[in-house]
Amino acid sequence: MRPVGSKYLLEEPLGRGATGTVWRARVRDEAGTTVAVKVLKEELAGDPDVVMRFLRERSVLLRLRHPHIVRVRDLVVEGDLLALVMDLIDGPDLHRYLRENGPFTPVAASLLTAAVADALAASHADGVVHRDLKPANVLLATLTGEDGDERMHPMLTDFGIARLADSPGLTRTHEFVGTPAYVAPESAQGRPQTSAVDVYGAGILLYELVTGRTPFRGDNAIEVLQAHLNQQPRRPSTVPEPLWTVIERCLRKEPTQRPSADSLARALRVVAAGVGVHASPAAAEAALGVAALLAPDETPTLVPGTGLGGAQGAGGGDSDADPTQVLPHGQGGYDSNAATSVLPSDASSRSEQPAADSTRVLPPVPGGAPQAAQAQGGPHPWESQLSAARQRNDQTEPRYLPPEMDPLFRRPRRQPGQPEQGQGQGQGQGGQGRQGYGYPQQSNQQQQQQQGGGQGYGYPQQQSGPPQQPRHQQPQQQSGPPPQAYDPRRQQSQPQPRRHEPPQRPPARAPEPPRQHEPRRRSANPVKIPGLGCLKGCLTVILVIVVLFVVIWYTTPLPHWVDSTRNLWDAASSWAQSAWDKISSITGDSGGGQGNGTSGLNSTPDLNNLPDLKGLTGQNGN
Ligand SMILES: Nc1ncnc2c1ncn2[C@@H]1O[C@H](COP(=O)(O)OP(=O)(O)OP(=O)(O)O)[C@@H](O)[C@H]1O
Repeated sequence: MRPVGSKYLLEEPLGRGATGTVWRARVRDEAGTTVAVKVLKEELAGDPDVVMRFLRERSVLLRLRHPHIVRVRDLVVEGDLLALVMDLIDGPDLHRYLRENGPFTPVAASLLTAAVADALAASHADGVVHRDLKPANVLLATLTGEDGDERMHPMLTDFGIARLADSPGLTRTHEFVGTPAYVAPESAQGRPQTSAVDVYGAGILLYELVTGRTPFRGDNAIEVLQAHLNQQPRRPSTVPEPLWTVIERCLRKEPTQRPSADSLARALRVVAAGVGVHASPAAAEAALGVAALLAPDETPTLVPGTGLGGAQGAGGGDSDADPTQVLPHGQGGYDSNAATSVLPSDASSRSEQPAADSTRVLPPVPGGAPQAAQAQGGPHPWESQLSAARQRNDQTEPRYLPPEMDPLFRRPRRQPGQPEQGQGQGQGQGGQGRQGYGYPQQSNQQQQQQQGGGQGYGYPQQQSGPPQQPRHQQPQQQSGPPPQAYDPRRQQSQPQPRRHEPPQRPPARAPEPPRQHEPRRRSANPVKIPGLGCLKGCLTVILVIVVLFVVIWYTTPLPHWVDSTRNLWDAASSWAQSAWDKISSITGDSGGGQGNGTSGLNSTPDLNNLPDLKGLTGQNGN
């Protein structure tokens, strides 16, 4: 386990994205609360602009509270380490969920996107634009309803990260901030950005939820961005007309023609109520008139630093900038759904990244629990996904951390042209919805049946099927009231997503053999307490000197030398004394011969020699 700040201990990596690695961590308090900590990449943490923005946005990020937003609890700035501490969501991200389970029904997709739009509306009202909306940034938490049923609860995460990553210091190097498949035309062109970029992202996400793919694709980033700029999206035959009306409006090239997040959420609930096979004629009629609900945003929130009037955009270019100026350099083998690009791309780093999966950090969960065949009447697919989460949790233990995975390990700065470390892989576990967002796409007939319920997006029943295949499922008949507009008070009274308390233990699984771990390697000063290095150094030097002295004293004849030196000194001083006495006596004699008997070097008369002096004086007097 690794400390982050004085309050957190990193336990195990949960996933790795372009901006950093997310860890399961523990708060060092009595309760030992579990949290998620996103440790930002060294390249970001080492950028003064990012650090400044990190500190400046601290209060905004901490303030953002909404039932569909993953709460940021703390921001840690320690030395050159930046980390966001968030609530831990024990569930998969939507990207992974979609990949493993296939598309959603139109009703489920509408309601799920409506919840995301609620979160966007709240953040826009608070002046925060997400800028990187995509399925990988929607986590699916678990809520248990009053009836005991578990339901998916989408939660939007990574608020502010795109803005943090959008540093002039980084974008100078022709980097691209955003995820090509979800990026709005104005962002791609480096034009001013507003909250409408999030609505565009929500449109792409909605399209992907119902079809399983994004509307604008290409072989490389440039092609994808050009498609955003030039292509008109086409309505797939499986998308009901009212839903298409919403999608098409969200994907308008002109930002001012897109609806506000707030009206998008309302419109989607009307669509969800009206496109199911059990929809009342009135609800179906209302859905057909949904265009009237899609009111544009009168006061869009401006993304700071992309001011209207030709200010710099995400890529740091001006409004006329060629979109290629903000594109990665990587060519070929490109995945438009890949993780947010914030670092210069190069062929080697791209090639090390697994294609088409921004969430791959760890190998797939052993056993492929989420997609394992689920016989009718067997465990709910969600249980399997939760058991995968548990399995991952069980494997959590302190262990040797290779330097490349250690956020506290200081790597030498990357030199220009030197390839970056390869990206890891991500993982997540299953999740469920607020009112039970639908599961994978059914056959058309089944889908139509499922759409019929007023709530029509409940859990489908389990189906068996091969892993990785979209599973077909029987529709769940719903007879409840139509979906209601989001009511924050109602939401707040709902139980919070449960964490780490899956409903049941999974069926017994084979115990894993104990693993051998390499001994843990510690750095001299892992916590990096300022000044500790210097103090330690001084103490070490003193200790070494003392030990050396003791050794020399007892193993060499030094003590004798010191004794004899002392004797030598005594002898020398007594010799000097006697010499001095002799000199004194000699100079005393000659001084008396000069007449007054008190002159010479020593003015004290020698009383012992007084008779001689008298005699001498008498002779001289004669
Ligand atoms: N709060 C959280 N609780 C639990 N797991 C999380 C949390 N935040 C992220 N994760 C997991 O960590 C993975 C990586 O998250 P991260 O935000 O870095 O990925 P990303 O969105 O693909 O990256 P980026 O936005 O940088 O492209 C996610 O896919 C998710 O599985």
